[in-house]
Amino acid sequence: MKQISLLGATGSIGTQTLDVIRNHPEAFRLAAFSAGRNLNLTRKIISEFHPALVSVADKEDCARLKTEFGDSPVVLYGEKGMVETAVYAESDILVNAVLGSVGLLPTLEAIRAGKTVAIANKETLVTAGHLVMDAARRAETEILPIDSEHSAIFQCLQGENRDEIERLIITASGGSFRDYTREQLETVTVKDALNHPNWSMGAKITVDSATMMNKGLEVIEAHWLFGLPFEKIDTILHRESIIHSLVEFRDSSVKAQLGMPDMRIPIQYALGFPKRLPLPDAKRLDLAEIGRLHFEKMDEERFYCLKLAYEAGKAGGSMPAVLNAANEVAVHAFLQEKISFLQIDQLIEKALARHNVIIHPDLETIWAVDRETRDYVASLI
Ligand SMILES: NC(=O)C1=CN([C@@H]2O[C@H](COP(=O)(O)OP(=O)(O)OC[C@H]3O[C@@H](n4cnc5c(N)ncnc54)[C@H](OP(=O)(O)O)[C@@H]3O)[C@@H](O)[C@H]2O)C=CC1
Ligand SMILES: CC(=O)[C@@H](O)[C@H](O)COP(=O)(O)O
Ligand SMILES: [Mn+2]
Repeated sequence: MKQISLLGATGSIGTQTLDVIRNHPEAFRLAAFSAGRNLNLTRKIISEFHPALVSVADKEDCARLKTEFGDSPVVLYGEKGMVETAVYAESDILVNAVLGSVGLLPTLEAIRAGKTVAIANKETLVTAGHLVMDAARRAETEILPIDSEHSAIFQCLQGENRDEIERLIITASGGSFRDYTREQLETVTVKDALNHPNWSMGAKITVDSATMMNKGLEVIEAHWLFGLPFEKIDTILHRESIIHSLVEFRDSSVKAQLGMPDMRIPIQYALGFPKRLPLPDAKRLDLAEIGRLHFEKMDEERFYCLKLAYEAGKAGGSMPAVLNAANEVAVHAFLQEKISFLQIDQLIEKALARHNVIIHPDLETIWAVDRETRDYVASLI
């Protein structure tokens, strides 16, 4: 039985992780979880899964839950509560499904406490992948990818030697506006952006998918998870999201992982690893029914955020933390209808242009850069 701590239990990945736990009571138990501000769903999760520890974003919500539930579970709040959830003594695995760079500190603390980390929270790896991977090496803990492309690559690499990889090929659906010109993007709305063709996900990542920043973040995520230079990480437009990514080896052989777009598959693979557990109600892949799969070269001028992400990744040091913080603030402002869709990449480009890269930034420096970037982009908005 694996005991699980889950950050971001009330979100898209969080609720699908709960589905996986619910379907396999013989294999998994929810020991502790964190939520943000969705108190009703938090109450339901407590009542169904009876965890020992829960954390919410706000002090007032914490007090409310304590009044309602008494001594069990223990209820905490804020950053400290998330860290306590991540390092909860009974837990074997941390599932990090929280949104944004707030996931960084709990991830580092969980690694230091010797937990295996199953990670969906790509902003953490983009902000400080060097610190996360270094901590994992020191503590000799595993970082297991949940992001569908990285799970695909991880699955392709089982039984392979990483020195024999020629390149990674990360697939991109193209998001909500894949057939729009830059001119057409001038007038798109939040509602349009949230209409992803293949995946049902949280609002922020759905907008990232439409700007192609999601793929940019995933390129940096892959750089850290698989230890490859950016020159060996390619992207390709693949409309159907059936091939989740590919690995080319030095003998020119290519392996791919395929499946219907269902995030429970990579979540369950990470939680069950190295075992593959059954997923009986998953829709099975029927290639004859699908008929054709499509591929197109990625246009970096059209999908400008991808270009910015490669540049930030190659610059290294503190630059990806700037990319991520600027993107988080800009996407939030777009979702609140304070800026237009095309202003997202303009704001990120400005934040990157004014930053002098700091090499080998420690955690304190990363937080200073993150805060400073957020303040700068907010001042422009
Ligand atoms: N959704 C998907 O299919 C995929 C997502 N990912 C990645 O997984 C992560 C989560 O995405 P997704 O599930 O879509 O996001 P959602 O917006 O659906 O969920 C985010 C979760 O984080 C919580 N949260 C948000 N901000 C804070 C905060 N400041 N403090 C504490 N908790 C907070 C939310 O709480 P509440 O709602 O209670 O306020 C919620 O539980 C992202 O990094 C995303 O890029 C990767 C691959 C696929
Ligand atoms: C499900 C998942 O992993 C998302 O990150 C997905 O990749 C989004 O789709 P695109 O970014 O390819 O549109
Ligand atoms: Mn992905």
